[in-house]
Amino acid sequence: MTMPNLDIPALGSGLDAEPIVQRLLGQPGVQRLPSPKLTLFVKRAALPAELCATLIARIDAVRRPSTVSDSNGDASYRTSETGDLDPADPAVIATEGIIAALTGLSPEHGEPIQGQRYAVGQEFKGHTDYFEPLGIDYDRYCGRSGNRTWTVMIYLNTPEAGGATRFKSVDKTIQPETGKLLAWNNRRADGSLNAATLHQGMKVRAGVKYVITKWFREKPWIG
Ligand SMILES: O=C(O)CCC(=O)C(=O)O
Ligand SMILES: [Fe+2]
Repeated sequence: MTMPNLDIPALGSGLDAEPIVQRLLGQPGVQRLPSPKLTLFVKRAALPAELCATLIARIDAVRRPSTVSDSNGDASYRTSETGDLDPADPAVIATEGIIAALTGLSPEHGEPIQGQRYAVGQEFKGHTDYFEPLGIDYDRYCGRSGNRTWTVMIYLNTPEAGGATRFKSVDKTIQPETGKLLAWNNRRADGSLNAATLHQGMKVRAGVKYVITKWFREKPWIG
């Protein structure tokens, strides 16, 4: 297993995006989506395959049907299964270290890593990762730690078919692949919520799909 860089920079919540962008651009193999509307980075093989396999086993041990906050009443909106990972697990600690070293996002601003498993036909329909300020549950979800800033997502396996992540507003579809990391800013340069981050986890057509997601907040995370 690749050891995380222990010299981890802490560059803040990501609300000030520039240090995060510069950190990502300085890492080998990081590619930036060429779009003025969406700040998104991709790095292939960011997690070693062995660590991905360990995380899959951890997700399988705890998974349950996913829920969606700000529910729109459509029960098929997010049909995957979710598993919260144990922050004390050495595999989770190693993953946290890799995310922190790549992005510079300060760990104390991060929610605990969440795992998702999608079987054939399961999906996560179009959504943004930030919470709508006018949403009925805004205070419940954002009252303590503020809204989300950056999303870091890593595919843990390569499904046989389907399961891409599509960003419709910028016409970009990313194919899942073991260890591939996506990081995007949910805000515009001025800090406002960026609707162009609208994305969906497309239906898996064959095989299964596993991902982990880590969301960062304006203020330190208080669960
Ligand atoms: O599974 C995917 O491709 C997207 C997952 C996602 O958008 C999320 O968990 O917020
Ligand atoms: Fe999402």
